[in-house]
Amino acid sequence: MFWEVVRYTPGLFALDLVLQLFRSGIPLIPGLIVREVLNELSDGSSVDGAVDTAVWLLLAFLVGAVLARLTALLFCVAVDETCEARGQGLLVRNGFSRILAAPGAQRPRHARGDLVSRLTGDSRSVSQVVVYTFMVIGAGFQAALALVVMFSIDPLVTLVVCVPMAAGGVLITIASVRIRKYHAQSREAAGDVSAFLGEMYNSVRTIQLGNAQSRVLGRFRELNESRRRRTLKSRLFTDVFLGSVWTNTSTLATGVVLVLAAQGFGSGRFTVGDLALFVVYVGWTSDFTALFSQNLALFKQSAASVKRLTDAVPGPPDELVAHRVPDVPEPERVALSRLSVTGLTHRFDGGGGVSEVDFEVARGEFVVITGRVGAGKTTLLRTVLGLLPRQAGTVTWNGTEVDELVPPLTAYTPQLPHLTSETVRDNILEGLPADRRHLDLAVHSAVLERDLSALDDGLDTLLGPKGAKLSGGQAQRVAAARMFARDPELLVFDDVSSALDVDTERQLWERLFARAGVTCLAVSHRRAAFERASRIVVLRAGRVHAVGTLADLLAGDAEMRHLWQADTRQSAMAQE
Ligand SMILES: Nc1ncnc2c1ncn2[C@@H]1O[C@H](COP(=O)(O)OP(=O)(O)OP(=O)(O)O)[C@@H](O)[C@H]1O
Repeated sequence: MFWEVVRYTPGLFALDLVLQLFRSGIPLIPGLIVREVLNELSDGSSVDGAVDTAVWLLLAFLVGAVLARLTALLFCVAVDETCEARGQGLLVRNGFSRILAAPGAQRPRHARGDLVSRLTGDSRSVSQVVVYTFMVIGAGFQAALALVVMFSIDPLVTLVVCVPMAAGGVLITIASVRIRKYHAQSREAAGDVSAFLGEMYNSVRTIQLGNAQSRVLGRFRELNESRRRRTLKSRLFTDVFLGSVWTNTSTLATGVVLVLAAQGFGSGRFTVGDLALFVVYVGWTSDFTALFSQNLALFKQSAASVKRLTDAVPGPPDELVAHRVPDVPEPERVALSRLSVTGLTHRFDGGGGVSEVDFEVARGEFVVITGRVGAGKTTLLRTVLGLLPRQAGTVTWNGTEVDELVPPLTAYTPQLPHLTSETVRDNILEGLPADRRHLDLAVHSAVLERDLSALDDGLDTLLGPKGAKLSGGQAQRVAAARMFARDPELLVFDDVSSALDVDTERQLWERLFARAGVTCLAVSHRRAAFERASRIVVLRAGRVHAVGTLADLLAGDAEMRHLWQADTRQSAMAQE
């Protein structure tokens, strides 16, 4: 993953590397100058004028080096941030496209808020460690140069400098299980908070109606407190405890080195310049040690983040860092002659669902699925469409087995359609390039024109969160217009008339069947639909109880008569 993130923007990372090396290499020069000048001063051979020139030269070099380093630092920050954002963007884009490309039956395994937290926070953790590694390479280059120079002066003392570096590595390796565990717990707690936030925003009305504001906020505080504690624990362990251990180890080593160097100075092995150079260079090696150890810890943390990402995103892990996102192929339009459902089964854990269902829909037919509450109508439609896994049975389109039914083969209006906060037009088209005539036709078929003229901006009216500006019936018809705009081979409705008055429903079916060659599969318990049906499939306890025309079923099936009379009573009550 690390290398794929680098290879995604190789030019930027190469620039980053050059800048890091440049930034790290520059400060070595003043160290060497200081050493030379001090050595010259201490051997007493220089005359006054020479000293002045040397000091001024030294100052000029120092200022130049500082300015050059500052400039390099500014560029480093800009390039680092860009690299990090590009790396994170790659993971977010791939993660999201994998979620979108997964079959409808594979719902995301995590709550939406948690998914957002994983896609943003955890992918940032991963891209951060890549960028941080480049900083460590820069610091390592600086430390290596410093070590070479110091080694040429005093090999033994230089070896002592390496001790904290090794100690840091050992320490992080020993603590790695805990680093990963605490980081995973802290990210999990952040995910819980985001997931709960998402639920809260989705359920504002329910919370208000239940007068549950204070209880919900209490739970939110609890989750936030848990996040605070877990994040603090992770930070305390990694940044504070381990950080202070390795910083103090390297500071201690610095002290030891300086004492040894000072002894060397006393015995004449070290010059004043050597001592000054050691003071400066040892600081850099200990900076590198701290960075190196921190980066090791970040690596361990990012392993936990990678796991959280791969758990949440379907498909093989390496696709998370794929450079090209494969296009989701749109199914070819194949004119429907016959849809056949054979032995279809989907059982929920609780026992509900449908079993061994057989039925057919031929081109131009209107097949209605009906049954009592909980008979399995919605489950059947969703399993036919491939939105629920098929545990047994097949669905064939003109004899060819299909896993999923989506536009342009089918379009589906669920019982509770999902609308977004965008305009009516955007909700209908959802990015589809459609001309005005096409859109007007969809609006007309969905009996929406009167509702639209009552809205302030007609098709351009913003609907608010989840289409809040619309009534249940209007929302169902906007979703139906979305379906018509796709002009599919087979229209699938789940109880679309449940929130419609009798007249609007009658108009909807009239307009629909005025169009030539319409094929429709609908869940309904309404007379208006029964009367138009080519065939009715009656479900009972998840199984096909009877199939036939309305006349046949009313004559020979008690269950159908019960459903017919139930709707007669409901319609009479609604009219009263
Ligand atoms: N996600 C689920 N998990 C577990 N059981 C479920 C789930 N969805 C539905 N069921 C159960 O499966 C059975 C069929 O439900 P389904 O929604 O398909 O019925 P329906 O005929 O469409 O009902 P309605 O007329 O109320 O829409 C019911 O017993 C229901 O409780």
